[in-house]
Amino acid sequence: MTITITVEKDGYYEVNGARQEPTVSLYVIPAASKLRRMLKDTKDLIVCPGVYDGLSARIAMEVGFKGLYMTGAGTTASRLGMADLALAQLHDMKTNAEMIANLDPFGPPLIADMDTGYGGPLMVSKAVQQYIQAGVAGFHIEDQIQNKRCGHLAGKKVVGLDEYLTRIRAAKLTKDRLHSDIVLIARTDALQQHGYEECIRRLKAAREIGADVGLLEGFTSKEQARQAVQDLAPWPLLLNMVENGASPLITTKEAEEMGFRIMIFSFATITPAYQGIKTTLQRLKTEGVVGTPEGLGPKTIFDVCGLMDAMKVDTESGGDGFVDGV
Ligand SMILES: C[C@](O)(C(=O)O)[C@H](CC(=O)O)C(=O)O
Repeated sequence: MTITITVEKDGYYEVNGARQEPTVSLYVIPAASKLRRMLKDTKDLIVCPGVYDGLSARIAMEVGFKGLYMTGAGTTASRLGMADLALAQLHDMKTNAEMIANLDPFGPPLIADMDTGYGGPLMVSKAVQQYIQAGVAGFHIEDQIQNKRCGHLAGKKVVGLDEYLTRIRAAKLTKDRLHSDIVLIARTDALQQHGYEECIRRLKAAREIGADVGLLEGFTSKEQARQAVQDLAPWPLLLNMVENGASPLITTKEAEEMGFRIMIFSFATITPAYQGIKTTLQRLKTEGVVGTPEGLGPKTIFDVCGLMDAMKVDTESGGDGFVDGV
C-alpha cells in the first residue's frame, strides 16, 4: 500500500488526499515557550552542554542536544580573556546569548547565565528585558554579591535574603510585564557561607515569588543533591555539573534518577577546547606543523556553521554565488 503525505506550509497535511489538522506547528515557536513546554509536558531531564561561542554552540546542535547553556565563565574567558570574577557585563552576556540563541530559529532553547543581574532592581529588569528580546529561553540569577566569583571557588559571599528576593521579584515582574514565557531560574550560592538549610529557605522564598526553577550551587555530596530535590519537590531543580569543581561527579543518569529536571555542564566545551588548542599549539611550536587530521579541512568547520543552509538560501533566491560550488 502506498501512503502519500503532503504537508502544507501552515502545518495542515493530507494523507492520501484527506485533509488533517496540524499536530505540529511549523511556525517558529519562541524558545522560551519551547523550554517551558519541555518542563511541563515531559518528565525528562533536559541536558544542556555549556557553550561559550558560535562554534561550540553549533557543535552541540550538530550532536543533537535538546537544550544549550551559555556559560558566563566561558563567555568571560572567550570574549574578554578573563577569569569568572564579575568582569563580564550585561552587554557582553546579552550579545553572546543573542548570537547563540539565533543561530537556528528551530534549534534548541538556550538557557543563559545572568550572574547577579548586574546591579539593583532596575538593572535586573533591564537584563531580563534584554534577554527576552534576544530570544533567550531561560536564565539563572543568583544571590552572590556584585563582586561575585565562579560558584566553584572558595571565598564566596552572598547578599542578604531581602536583597536576593528583590532581584527575583524584579525579574519576575519584568517577565510578566512583557508576557514572556522565559524560564526564571533562582540560584543560590549560600551553601559555603550559611549552609544547606539557608539555601532551602532562600529557594523556597524565591519559589513563593514565582521563580520557575531552583538551582543550589556547589553541592558537596550526592546525598545533599538528592535531598534538595526532595525538599523542594515538585518544584523543578537544575543541576550544574562542573567536573573537578566543588561537587562530586554526577552523571546524567544519576541526576535523572535523583529527579533533577535540567542539567547543565558549564565547562563541557571550553575545557576540551583549551586542551585541544594547547596540545596543537605545542605541536606547532615544537614540530612546525599543526597536524590537523586528514579529512578535517575548513569545509568541515563551515559545514557545521551552516554552509549548506547559506548556499540553499542564495540559490533559492536566484543568487549565483554558488553556481560553481564551494
Ligand atoms: C555556572 C557558571 O555560572 C557558569 O558561568 O558557567 C559557573 C561555572 C563555573 O565557573 O564553575 C558557576 O558555577 O559559577
